[in-house]
Amino acid sequence: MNETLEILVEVNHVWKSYGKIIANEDVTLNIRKGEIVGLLGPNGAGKTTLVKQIYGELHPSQGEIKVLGGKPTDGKIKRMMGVVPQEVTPYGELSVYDNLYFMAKIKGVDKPTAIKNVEDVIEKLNLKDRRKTFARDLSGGLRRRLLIGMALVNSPKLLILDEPTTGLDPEARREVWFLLKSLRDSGIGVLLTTHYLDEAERLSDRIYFVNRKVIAQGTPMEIKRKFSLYYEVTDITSGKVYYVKEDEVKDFVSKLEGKFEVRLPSLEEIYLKVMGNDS
Ligand SMILES: Nc1ncnc2c1ncn2[C@@H]1O[C@H](COP(=O)(O)OP(=O)(O)OP(=O)(O)O)[C@@H](O)[C@H]1O
Repeated sequence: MNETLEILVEVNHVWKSYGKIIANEDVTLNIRKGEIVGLLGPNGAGKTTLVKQIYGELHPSQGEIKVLGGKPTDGKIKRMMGVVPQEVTPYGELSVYDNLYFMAKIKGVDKPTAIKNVEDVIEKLNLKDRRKTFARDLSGGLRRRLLIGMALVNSPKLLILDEPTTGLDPEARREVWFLLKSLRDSGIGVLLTTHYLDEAERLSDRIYFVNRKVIAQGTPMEIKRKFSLYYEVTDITSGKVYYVKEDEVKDFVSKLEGKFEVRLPSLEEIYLKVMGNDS
């Protein structure tokens, strides 16, 4: 089997309700090794509910979830995952090193491996200068970086992050993107939820738009192509903007004199259109 196609997570026709509230409706999705998958949707769309089922904190009401070939609630499977839930913080009264080390112990990593993994994480996440700093004294960006580090101390095959960049400044957000891409390139599968369309577009290899159910899925480009009726053609000389069907673009621009620019609508424009149609 081609390694790049190895499936880490299979969500099959999953429904999840809280009493009368249906949070997930017949959701099917997958995550492969070495890819970043973005879950996008408005507040209350069921993203957190879905990821909690994938990391074994909640059970589906119906349907099946397989993670790394087993049940996400199985301790052995959990130890192969790294999770950064929404709204968690490291232990403020512990140093960066101790937060990492104790998390490794909580995850059942043996002492020599824990010591080695913590050093690897400190190196990879560039936390060397901060190893003795109390977590409460870190900036928001570094605290988030530490949380990602804490999710990595058991060398997971799958990393799940619920809104990893919410509340961070643009520079810290970019640092997180860079880190997640390098983790992806090292072969880890990454699942993240986000509200940021630009983040999803730049970071994700594949995207699922969800609003209770899956509304659209694919690579950012596939989604754009599928839902774009028109390309935006800007005649730079005159400043005029035209909306042209895909199969007519070539003909159209051949008639323009001077410089022009052709672009698909942004993912944000598509998202608003697709989600707008759904509500
Ligand atoms: N423990 C719970 N008990 C009852 N209802 C819940 C519970 N958790 C979530 N819900 C409801 O389920 C729906 C989905 O919530 P969920 O938190 O999964 O959405 P979300 O997409 O993660 O939202 P956000 O982007 O705001 O974090 C919402 O209507 C929410 O109010």
